[in-house]
Amino acid sequence: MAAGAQSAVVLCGPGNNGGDGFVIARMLHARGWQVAVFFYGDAARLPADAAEAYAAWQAVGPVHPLSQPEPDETQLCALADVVLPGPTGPIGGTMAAAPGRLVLIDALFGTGLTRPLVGLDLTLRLCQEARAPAAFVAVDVPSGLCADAGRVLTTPAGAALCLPADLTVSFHGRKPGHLLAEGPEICGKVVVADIGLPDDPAPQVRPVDAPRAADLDKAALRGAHKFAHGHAVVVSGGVGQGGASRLAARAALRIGAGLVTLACPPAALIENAARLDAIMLRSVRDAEALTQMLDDPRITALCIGPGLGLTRARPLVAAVLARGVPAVLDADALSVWVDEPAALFAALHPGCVLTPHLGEFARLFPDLADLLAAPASSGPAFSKLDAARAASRRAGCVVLLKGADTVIAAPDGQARIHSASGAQAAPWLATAGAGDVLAGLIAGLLARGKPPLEAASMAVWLHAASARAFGPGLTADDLSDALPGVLRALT
Ligand SMILES: NC(=O)C1=CN([C@@H]2O[C@H](COP(=O)(O)OP(=O)(O)OC[C@H]3O[C@@H](n4cnc5c(N)ncnc54)[C@H](O)[C@@H]3O)[C@@H](O)[C@H]2O)[C@@H](O)CC1
Ligand SMILES: Nc1ncnc2c1ncn2[C@@H]1O[C@H](COP(=O)(O)OP(=O)(O)O)[C@@H](O)[C@H]1O
Repeated sequence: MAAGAQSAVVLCGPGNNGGDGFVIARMLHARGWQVAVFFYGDAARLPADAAEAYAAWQAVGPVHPLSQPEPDETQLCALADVVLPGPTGPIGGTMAAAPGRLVLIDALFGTGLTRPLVGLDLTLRLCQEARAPAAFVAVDVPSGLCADAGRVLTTPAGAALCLPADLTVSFHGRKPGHLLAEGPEICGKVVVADIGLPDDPAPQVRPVDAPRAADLDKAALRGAHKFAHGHAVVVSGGVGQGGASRLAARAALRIGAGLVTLACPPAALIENAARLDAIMLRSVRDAEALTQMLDDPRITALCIGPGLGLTRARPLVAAVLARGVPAVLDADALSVWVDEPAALFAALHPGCVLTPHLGEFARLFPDLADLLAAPASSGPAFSKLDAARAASRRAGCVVLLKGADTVIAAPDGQARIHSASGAQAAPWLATAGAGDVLAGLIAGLLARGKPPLEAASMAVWLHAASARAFGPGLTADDLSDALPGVLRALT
């Protein structure tokens, strides 16, 4: 923030988030800012650190009370005096002379939000009316938003109060709520401040990072034969249904699998042959024939589901899983188990990656989908991260739950979050077939020997980066063509 005289209104809450607000007020005041501090809480019940910060601010300036559970009219008038434009009273008058726009600092609630905001409707509405000339900065997380789930907590009547921010300054690291659900939109730009806490060398949950070029470079296996880079098999559907599996197969080859074979029913052979060159084709009549085909030790990964159709899916999925090599299960390979998800879970093994979107997820994990769909009434709210982790434990393999926010979870609790928001936004991915390409990318990386969690994380990042590289007008076919440029730009 620019040095020199400017004005800020700091809303402090009853916990340590409020404590941070008092410290911020003192620091801005020390830099010559005009600062008005409002406190929603009971000073006698502040935690120790926050009480200390409160006392230190009191030595500098007044604290304007906002009583709990609902500020009264006089208190709201005092707030209106400083946040609303126009004629000003005693507090606002002293601030009106400050140049620059008003900065409104939201230090009401952070990670300790346990229930929806009630009684603060008018307070927040007043603040929001100041929006045009004001900048909103949230401390750690905008008040009303659950820092774990990225969901606004709602009252039983369905009221959801929150103070969206232009800038959220968080501490030490991003919280899941900055990345999930409504979080990215409500937090605005997120900046993480280092507060000197030691880094956890192996955090269980973290954002998906860009893959390193060295981890994807085929030259790492110097002079290697194509089989050294793995052989992926994509199991395809019948006549007229092959587009999805061709998209997946092409992506698997582009990401560097040494060979990719599409296994399709005899009747679909001609259709696929007319559409494929670098990808090999095998005619596979049924599950028995697939089992025979897979009896080749050089096959290192499988992908089944895109365009598979439901009629012959169960025995084919069973044949894929019985082979025991790493496998991606997507689309119909998931949906076909809607009546009997336990039968699928019993057959899965740790080398598998399930890639459901929310609809497919609900077919396999209806109880978790219900929890996710229920209103978030208390904090920490049930999140997409919780859902994916619980699903992964139940399935005994990696579960990748898709969306603009994608969560990848492993049975041991490890999880990665990819948020396609802000500079990473990839809205063009909301196009038919994008998921098939993702399944193929994961299969290609599994074929190359990447472990499931890593393969899925890398694929999600590369998928979104390819969409951004191509931009508007993207169709799923374009993703594989945009991938080489993305790979070249990796460091
Ligand atoms: N390592 C850390 O944990 C650090 C935490 N810090 C700050 O501390 C915050 C967490 O502090 P706290 O745990 O005290 O939590 P908060 O300050 O977020 O709020 C907790 C208080 O609010 C009350 N409360 C919760 N929901 C309410 C609602 N809807 N209406 C009214 N009252 C409600 C709780 O009963 C409790 O008294 C972080 O977000 C961050 O701002 C920072 O000081 C940096 C270090
Ligand atoms: N708005 C969006 N922003 C970023 N990624 C998105 C968005 N919408 C969808 N995606 C991604 O696009 C893919 C769509 O997959 P899916 O729902 O299976 O569609 P399809 O079955 O048509 O391929 C997923 O990887 C998902 O995460």
